[in-house]
Amino acid sequence: MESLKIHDLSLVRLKQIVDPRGAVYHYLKADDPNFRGFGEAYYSKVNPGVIKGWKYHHELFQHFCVPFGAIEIVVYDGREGSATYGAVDKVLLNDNSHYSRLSMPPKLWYSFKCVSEEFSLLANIIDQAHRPDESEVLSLDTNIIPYEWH
Ligand SMILES: Cc1cn([C@H]2C[C@H](O)[C@@H](COP(=O)(O)OP(=O)(O)O[C@H]3O[C@H](C)C(=O)[C@H](O)[C@H]3O)O2)c(=O)[nH]c1=O
Repeated sequence: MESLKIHDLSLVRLKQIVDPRGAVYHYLKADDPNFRGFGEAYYSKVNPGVIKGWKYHHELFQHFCVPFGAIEIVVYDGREGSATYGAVDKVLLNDNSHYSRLSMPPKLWYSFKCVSEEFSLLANIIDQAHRPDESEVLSLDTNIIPYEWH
C-alpha cells in the first residue's frame, strides 16, 4: 500500500499478469480488506485534457482504477472532525507503471483529469447502485477546495 495524506484513502498497486496474447489486469477481490460489497460498476470516459469534477458522494464507497489511458485524480478531505481535515492528495493512475486501485470512502471531494494523448477510462466499482440524489457537485473554480487545476 502506498502512503497518502488523507485518512481512510488507500492506494494499492495492482498486478498485471503479462501474457504475449494480452495481459490480465487485476482490479478488486471480495476478500480485499477494502471491499465493501458490490452495487454497480461503470467507466467514465474522459477525453484528452478534460477535467471532470468536483464530485462528492454522501454514501458511496468507491474503487477507482484506470485500465486504459492515464488520469490524475485529486481528493480533498473537507470532513469536519477528520484527523486529516483540509488535506489534499493527488494520485496518478494509469494502465502501466501506475496501475493501482484508489479506494475511497464517502464524503470526500474529488476531480480527475485525462493526462494521456488518447482518451482514458476511469473504472469505478461502488458498493451500492448509483443514485442521482446521493451526490453533490461543485464547479472546478470553487474557492471551497484548496486546489487549482492548471
Ligand atoms: C454514474 C451514472 C451516471 N448517470 C448519468 C448522470 C448524468 O446525467 C450522466 C453523467 O454522469 P456524471 O456527470 O456524474 O459522469 P462522470 O463525470 O463521468 O462521473 C461518473 O463517473 C465517475 C468515475 C464518478 O466517480 C462519478 O460519481 C460518476 O457520476 O450519466 C446515470 O444515469 N447512471 C449512472 O450510474
